[in-house]
Amino acid sequence: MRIDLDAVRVVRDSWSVSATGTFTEGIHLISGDVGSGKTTLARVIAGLSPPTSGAIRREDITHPMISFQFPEHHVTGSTVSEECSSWGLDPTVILKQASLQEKAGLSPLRLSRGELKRLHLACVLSQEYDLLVLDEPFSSLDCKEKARACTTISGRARGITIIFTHEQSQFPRVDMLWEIVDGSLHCRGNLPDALRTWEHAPEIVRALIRRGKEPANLTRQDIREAACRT
Ligand SMILES: Nc1ncnc2c1ncn2[C@@H]1O[C@H](COP(=O)(O)OP(=O)(O)OP(=O)(O)O)[C@@H](O)[C@H]1O
Repeated sequence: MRIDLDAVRVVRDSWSVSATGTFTEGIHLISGDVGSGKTTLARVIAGLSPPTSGAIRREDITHPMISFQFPEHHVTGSTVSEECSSWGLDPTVILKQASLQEKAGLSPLRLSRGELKRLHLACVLSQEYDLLVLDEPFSSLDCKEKARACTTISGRARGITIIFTHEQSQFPRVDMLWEIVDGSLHCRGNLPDALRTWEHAPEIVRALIRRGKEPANLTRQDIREAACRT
């Protein structure tokens, strides 16, 4: 399984984003500022939008999925329960997982944005995909739910998972770090080495590196272990 981006470029008026690189199996984190082109690239990689120029090659990707930043863009069921079924899932299991048992009969659009995101993530993360593109999976979630989503994503054993985010507080285990800087996608490499050149590194990561306590990875446990290292 792999995806090759060969001089991919999306141009809109005076704005553009360019990307060259290869994504293989594992968890890829792509950070970038607001408006840097995360959603644009996410859609191109998932095959939803064509680039203005360049080529994308997908090898052994037969079962792709994109999770949009705004969970309402996924809604097809008229009730929360039907929404789970529309993903081919057992509503009882998903509603328990998302702590939404009491809301089974409501329209999904009557859930709060955070509740709907929780429901959406419970549906999308309970399935296997060759390629899973997650656009801002942590937006609208509170700390507890972000932690839960990170644990689930960290446990993904197969396939290519690509997370686009400007999140600064919580992360899953990451295999390969990328970032969009000045209109281009840059590969910073594998962790932990990539942390040293990561321009979007959260302050806690920068502070740990300055003190010579580089975390092994980005999970809360990795950060805690590095901080407590003597
Ligand atoms: N459909 C569109 N038509 C024209 N311009 C667009 C369209 N969608 C996005 N843009 C522009 O493209 C640029 C990149 O947008 P994009 O949504 O990819 O950024 P982003 O990094 O995902 O932002 P955010 O962090 O806010 O989600 C922005 O300047 C935006 O205004």
